[in-house]
Amino acid sequence: MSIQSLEVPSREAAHPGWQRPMTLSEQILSRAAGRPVAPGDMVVVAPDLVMGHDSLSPSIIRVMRDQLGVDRVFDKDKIAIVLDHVSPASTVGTANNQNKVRAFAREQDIRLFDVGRGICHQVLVEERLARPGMLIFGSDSHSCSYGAVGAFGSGMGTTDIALIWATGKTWVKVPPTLRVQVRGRFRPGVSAKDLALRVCRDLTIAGATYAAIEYHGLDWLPLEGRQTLASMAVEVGAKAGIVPPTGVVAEQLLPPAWLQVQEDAVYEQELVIDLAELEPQVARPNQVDDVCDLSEVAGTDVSVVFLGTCTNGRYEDMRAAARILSGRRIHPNVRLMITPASNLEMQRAMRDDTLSILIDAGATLTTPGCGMCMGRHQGTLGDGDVCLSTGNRNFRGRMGAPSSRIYLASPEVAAATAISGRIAGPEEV
Ligand SMILES: CC(C)[C@H](C(=O)O)[C@@H](O)C(=O)O
Ligand code: SF4
Repeated sequence: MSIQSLEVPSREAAHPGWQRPMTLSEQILSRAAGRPVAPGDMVVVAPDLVMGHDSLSPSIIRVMRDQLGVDRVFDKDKIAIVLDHVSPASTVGTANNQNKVRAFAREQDIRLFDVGRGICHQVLVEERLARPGMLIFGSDSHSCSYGAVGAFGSGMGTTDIALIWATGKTWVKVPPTLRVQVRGRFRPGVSAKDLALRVCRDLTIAGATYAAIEYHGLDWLPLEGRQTLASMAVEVGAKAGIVPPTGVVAEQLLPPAWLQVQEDAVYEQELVIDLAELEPQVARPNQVDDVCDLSEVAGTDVSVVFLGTCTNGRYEDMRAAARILSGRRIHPNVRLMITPASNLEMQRAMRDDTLSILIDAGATLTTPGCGMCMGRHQGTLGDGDVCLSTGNRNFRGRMGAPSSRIYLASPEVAAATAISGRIAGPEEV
């Protein structure tokens, strides 16, 4: 594997004489298209990285081979495959499919992250495969997560990803950009998930359809919080959700010099959120934008609390929960399931007392990966279960039985809820 081969060329090299102020996504798409682009343009682009996971890779391979008649991928170094969605496999069918994907990756010499490594969106960031300025497509709707590092990340279905694996190219309609301007800082007990849910509440599920969101005023927010925020851009219909790779993450992410926030760039819409007024937010079943202040649903009985996912399964999320659960026990009517977003995040939580606090409190720890987020293994919900999840989707039946119900909230609210057996905020336990 060669990280160098994924190096982003300079803006000048890509576009001599490029003058017009652009939003971050316009800059990234211009580079990938090889010419300056504007919203509404239909352009052919060459992505820097293409991700496939266990759920869709078997069919991507089939389409590439059987329908497109292509035997080798365009560039093995620009592809990454992660087995994370139902991993370890829970059925013979899943196991066989994963074996086919393993064999394909070996044959094509594609890097593959196997069982237990973690969720695709977390792994690509940790491996520094996803980097600022890149254009990244993945076989997963939450590929917008790569916006956390200042990349344009977007999800695509089987056929589109197969086409990229075969040719190295795809087309995209350049989205307009919607600016989310954040002011102030979080109050105690409030975190990035509350901001992400507030964005869903204000914009609604279709409010940013086919737009790129840019989040400003967050130079102080560490990478983990940016991942939480960017991962939920798709829940308001956005094509991408980008946090400028500036401020506290700049040294960590080393953005290319050509990627700059340009003050005169044109934004289609602006949403302003004042963190000083933001309370813990909760999404009610069964829509991600049915969001209310915690006080409106406090006291609702739950049977399961799930701490995990690409939105909130990292060390900082486990740490936030451990701070509240330290020396406490979960409610006897509650199962607290914890699925770290990756094995590295799990190890961070092992190095201090985070994991032992959570397990002492009564949590069940599962293999790093997607876990029960999609209801396919490791804690599938049964009829009548009510789950408070730190995930990003609460559609009917997503985590199991159609009659189960899912509330979405922050790790802080998840920990307090696990203690009280009812939806609660950290100050109530
Ligand atoms: C299985 C996969 C295609 C799906 C997605 O696209 O997002 C999943 O990750 C999800 O979160 O619903
Ligand atoms: S953790 Fe959940 S939301 Fe994230 S990629 Fe996996 S299934 Fe999708």
